[in-house]
Amino acid sequence: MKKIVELSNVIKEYGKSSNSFRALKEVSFDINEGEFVGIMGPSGSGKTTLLNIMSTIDKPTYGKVLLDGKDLNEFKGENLAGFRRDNIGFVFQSFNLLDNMTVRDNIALPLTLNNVRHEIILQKIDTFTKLLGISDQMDKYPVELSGGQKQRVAICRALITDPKVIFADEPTGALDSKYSSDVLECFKNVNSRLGITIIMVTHDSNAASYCDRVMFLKDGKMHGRLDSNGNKQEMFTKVLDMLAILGGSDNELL
Ligand SMILES: Nc1ncnc2c1ncn2[C@@H]1O[C@H](COP(=O)(O)OP(=O)(O)OP(=O)(O)O)[C@@H](O)[C@H]1O
Repeated sequence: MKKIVELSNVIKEYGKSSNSFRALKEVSFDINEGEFVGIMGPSGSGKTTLLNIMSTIDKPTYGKVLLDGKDLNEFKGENLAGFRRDNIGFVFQSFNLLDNMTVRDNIALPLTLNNVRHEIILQKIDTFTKLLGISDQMDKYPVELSGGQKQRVAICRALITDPKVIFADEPTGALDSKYSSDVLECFKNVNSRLGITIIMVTHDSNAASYCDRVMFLKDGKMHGRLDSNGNKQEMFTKVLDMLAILGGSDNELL
């Protein structure tokens, strides 16, 4: 199995040395290509810090991160931006769609900015919007969509550049349970049909139950992992049990 993300001894310190705070403490793990991985843990445990470091948004203070075999420490400025554009898709809790653009133009944006040919953009939009069940929403504006539809548009926009990995930070955090499940089914589809690796930070045990593997952080350190056998209900129960051991119920972690 090919490794798509490799972290070794990653430490992240915020602030100046005399008054610094260590948010990640020697974190090491690998993620295989095609995995759907969840990251959970109490508030302040370092989940977003970890996601930002894996996704090139931030750099570790010490340690090494490889993405598709490339050492992220070696990319700077324009090269880093190019590497991010070519390899990584992002999905955020707040959707981050542009309100004055149609759904079609929102999805096309990463390719329009790259001067990709119009016919190619339309072809890709057609493929991905069909996969995500939003092909009839193309002429609408974000304000005319439900939260679940907005997040599906955001997933399409993340897919349009053919990323190797999609990083999602609390993608269901702003959705009620019905729309959350729709969005998670979409992620599952994208993962299983297109083979794209998905790495998702979540507080939601139901969201975590869709993952192949869930890794738990506490106080900046890895505190175990759970692997799914494909049974969502069993995974959900195992996740709840693990959260209880970590010192908080599902609700307390919100
Ligand atoms: N830019 C920063 N400067 C200083 N400290 C920071 C910064 N960003 C995060 N931290 C601290 O690092 C720790 C980890 O933060 P992080 O946002 O990664 O946690 P989290 O697990 O994602 O939390 P939550 O679930 O509440 O979003 C927290 O104690 C936080 O206060």
